[in-house]
Amino acid sequence: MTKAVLGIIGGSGIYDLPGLENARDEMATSPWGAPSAPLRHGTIAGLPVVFLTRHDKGHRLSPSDINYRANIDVLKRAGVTDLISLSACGSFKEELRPGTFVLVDQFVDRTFRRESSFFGKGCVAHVSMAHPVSPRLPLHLAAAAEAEGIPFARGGTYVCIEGPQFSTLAESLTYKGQGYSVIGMTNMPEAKLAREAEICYASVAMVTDFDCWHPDHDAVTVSDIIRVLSANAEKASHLVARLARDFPREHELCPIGSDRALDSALITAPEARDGELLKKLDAVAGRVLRK
Ligand SMILES: CSC[C@H]1O[C@H](OP(=O)(O)O)[C@H](O)[C@@H]1O
Ligand SMILES: Nc1ncnc2[nH]cnc12
Repeated sequence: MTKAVLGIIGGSGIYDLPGLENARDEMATSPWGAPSAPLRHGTIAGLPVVFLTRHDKGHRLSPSDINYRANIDVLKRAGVTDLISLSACGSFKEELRPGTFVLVDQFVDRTFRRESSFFGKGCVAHVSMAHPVSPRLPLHLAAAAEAEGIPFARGGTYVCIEGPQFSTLAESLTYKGQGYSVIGMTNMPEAKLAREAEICYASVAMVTDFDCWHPDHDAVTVSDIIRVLSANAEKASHLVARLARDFPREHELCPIGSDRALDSALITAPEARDGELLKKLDAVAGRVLRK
């Protein structure tokens, strides 16, 4: 049995986690570089919770400048078993209005200038991303949203663009035409790296705008988004409090094996492995490398 440790990554507008008890900050270090911010450790109703603000206080980091590998690595070192992303997003569907929390279950990765794997030369691994979200987490999130009276939608596809610019009208119409639900700039490669680190991952995509495809809404601006963000952040803190209160204290084995993703992913022969890379992989892949 493994004790559950809930990780929360706060996105735009979420720079702290109100309700975290016995909170203390730790400037965690990683062989992958500097994480976005200190980790904030605490408890909610007795459950250990670790919070990381993705863009740092003051929104210092743009989506392309976030060190996603360091963030996931320090959360793994902190013992996080289950990780929830709280993210602002634009919507491609009339019914997913600003204020709606979309419990996305698929991602499309359109980023192109980010490190997207812990593995590489000297230790190659291929994990499955067919089902990027660990299915138990959205069930817990849905129950918490229902209990808190937060409007939410089950399932949806989040397309992750490089940014920092918002999309052109042609891009926005293309994504909408593809049937995607929401758009953001941060959930990839975060979800891929969480999978490589065997951390169960889910994302709450909190709608702030209709991007630029909607005939009745102007092209999105940061000031429009900020107006919706603070209400979303307030609801997100209630969601997390309820989620943590009702969260299982023992980590539930993931039915699709997200927490054992490396069992059949490593392909580099032991004699061909690079010692320096193996050292950096001590937290992420220690479970399988120490075998
Ligand atoms: C301030 S709007 C654009 C910004 O917000 C989202 O970030 P996050 O996912 O961290 O909430 C989006 O991905 C962009 O980075
Ligand atoms: N329309 C949008 N496009 C990309 N990222 C976003 N974050 C919030 N709204 C967004």
